[in-house]
Amino acid sequence: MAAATDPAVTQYSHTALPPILTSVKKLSESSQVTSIPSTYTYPVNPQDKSVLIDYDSKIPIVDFSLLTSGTPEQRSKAISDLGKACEDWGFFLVINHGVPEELMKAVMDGSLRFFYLSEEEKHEYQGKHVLDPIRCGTSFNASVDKVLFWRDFLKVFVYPEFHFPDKPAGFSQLSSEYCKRTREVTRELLKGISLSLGLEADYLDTALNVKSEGLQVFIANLYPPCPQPELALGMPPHSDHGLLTLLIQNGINGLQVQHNGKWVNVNAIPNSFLVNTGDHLEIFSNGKYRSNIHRAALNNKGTRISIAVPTGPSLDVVVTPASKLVENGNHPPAYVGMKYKDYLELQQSSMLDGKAVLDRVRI
Ligand SMILES: O=C(O)CCC(=O)C(=O)O
Ligand SMILES: [Fe+2]
Repeated sequence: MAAATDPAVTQYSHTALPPILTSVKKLSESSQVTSIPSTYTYPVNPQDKSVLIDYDSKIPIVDFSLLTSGTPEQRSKAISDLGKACEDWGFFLVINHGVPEELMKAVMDGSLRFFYLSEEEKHEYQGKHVLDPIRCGTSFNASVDKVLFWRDFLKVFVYPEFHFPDKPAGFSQLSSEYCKRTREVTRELLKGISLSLGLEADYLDTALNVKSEGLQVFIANLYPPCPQPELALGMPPHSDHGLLTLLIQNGINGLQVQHNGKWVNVNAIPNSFLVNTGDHLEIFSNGKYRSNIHRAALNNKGTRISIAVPTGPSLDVVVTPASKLVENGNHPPAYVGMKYKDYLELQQSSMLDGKAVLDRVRI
C-alpha cells in the first residue's frame, strides 16, 4: 500500500474508497521525476530477458472478411483457424474487419483529449464503486494494489445501456459508433467460435444472452513515458473477465501475451484488432479455450494509448460450461456456475493477479 508521504499520493483515506492518487500523466510531466516512486517498483524485474521473446511470425491472424463473406471452404478454414488460435494462444490479430481506420483513430484521439482534461474535471468521473458505469482513475484498483501500475484509465459500461462522460465534446458520439461496430465484430467472432466448438453458430450468444444484454465495456488506457520502464508495469499479468476483448493502440507497442510459459511481445499489424479470449470463454468452453494471460509493458519515449473493449455475457446469467459440451459425462464440468455480475465485482475489487478469480470457480 502506498505510504502517505509518497509523492504519488496527494490524499489518503482509510475508508473503503480508493485513495486519491495523482494520475501518472501528471507524475510523468513533473520535471523532477527522473526515477519512479518506490510504490511503482516491482520486487522482481518484470522484463527479464530470459522469458521475453519476439515471435511475430507465429501469432495467429484471423481474416475477418473470410469468416463473414468467404466461400464455404474459406469460411470453414477461417473457423478452424479461429478455434486453433483460441486453443493454442487465446490470442489473435483480426485483419480486414471493416471498422473504419478513421473511427479507430478518432476514438484514440478522443481518449487522449479525455486524459488531458484537468484533474478536477476528471475527478467528477472517479466513481465510488467498482460496478459504477463510469470510472476513471490510475493503476488498477489503487485501494488494493500492492504495487501501483503506471497507467491511467477510463472505464465505461456501454452496453446494454450506453453510459459515457459528456466531456470532451464529441467523444461520446464517436465512442458510441465505435462500440456498435466492435460489438458487431465481436458477435461474428463469437459465432465462429461457437461453430469451432461443434455448436450451432448462435448457441453461445443465446446461452449467455449476449445479443440483448451482453455487457460491453469501453476501457481507455494511458501509459505515459516512464523514466524506468524496466522496473514497472502498465498492467500486471492478468486475464480479462469477459468472453473476448478487442484492443487497439496508437501505434506504440507494449502488450505482451503469455504463450507456453514465455512472454511474447505483440507487434500489432496497423489497423488490426488485438483479441484476447477471456475467463468466461474458458468457463463456457469447459476449459478448451483457456483465457489468455497478458500484461502491458512500458517505454520511456512516447505515450501509449490502448482502447480495450471486452464483451461478456449478460450480467444476470449464471455461467456454466455449455451443457452440450458436458453431455454424456465424457467431459464433466470443470467449473462451478457463478453469476457474471458477481464474478465481475470480485475481479474488479481484488488485486489483479493472473487467474486468481477464475481459480475460485475451477472444480
Ligand atoms: O494496454 C494493453 O495493451 C493491455 C490492456 C489490458 O490488458 C486491459 O485493459 O485489460
Ligand atoms: Fe486485459
